[in-house]
Amino acid sequence: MSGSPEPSASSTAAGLKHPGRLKPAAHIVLVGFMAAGKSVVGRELAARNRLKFLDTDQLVADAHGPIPEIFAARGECGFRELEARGVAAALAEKTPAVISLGGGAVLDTGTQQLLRRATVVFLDTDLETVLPRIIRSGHRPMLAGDPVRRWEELAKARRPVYESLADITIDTRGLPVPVVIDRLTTILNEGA
Ligand SMILES: Nc1ncnc2c1ncn2[C@@H]1O[C@H](COP(=O)(O)OP(=O)(O)O)[C@@H](O)[C@H]1O
Ligand SMILES: O=C(O)C1=C[C@@H](OP(=O)(O)O)[C@@H](O)[C@H](O)C1
Ligand SMILES: [Mg+2]
Repeated sequence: MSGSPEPSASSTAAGLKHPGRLKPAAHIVLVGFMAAGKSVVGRELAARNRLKFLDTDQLVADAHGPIPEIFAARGECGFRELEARGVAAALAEKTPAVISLGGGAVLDTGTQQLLRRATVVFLDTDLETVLPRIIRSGHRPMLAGDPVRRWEELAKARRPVYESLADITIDTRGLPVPVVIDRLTTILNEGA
């Protein structure tokens, strides 16, 4: 009698073969500094592989309004509470998804625990790379005042957290978005 076929590695998620040395069928979660490319890379990686895409900033904004307005009305602490709930909801998705977090989401200890079950990808970068991006965008309240100094301060404090959570790190400096995705796809498929 033939039972159900063993699921093949490639059946875990269209196109992406999750290697056993990582976490089979886990969510792929992008973390890293502001303007590193978590949102654009996540969206495109998901589209290429026909996976669901969730951006936790978008989840929070959909439920509570624009992020700058949340910061203005509730302060950073208020935003972090909403963000932690958004992250938990995204990670509770039943089917494997690509999930882009906001840069500060990993500071929440509950989120850190939940991320143990995910494949965490740290998109590394530096100030020189993100400088034009943070100068031209005015929608990040954490960079209010002196965006360059703030980015550097936050990056210094957060780097150890990203590094400690990461299963995969991609140095994105000098890489166009499609190349970042190619590199990540290769690493995810390694050994599958
Ligand atoms: N590797 C890259 N090369 C060039 N531009 C990029 C790259 N990654 C992101 N960007 C651009 O930088 C800006 C911020 O990207 P975004 O995905 O919103 O960053 P994050 O979500 O990490 O804050 C966007 O305009 C995006 O198109
Ligand atoms: O790093 C941070 O503290 C923040 C990063 C933002 O997301 P991106 O990293 O996608 O810009 C957004 O969550 C909010 O403005 C706070
Ligand atoms: Mg983003």
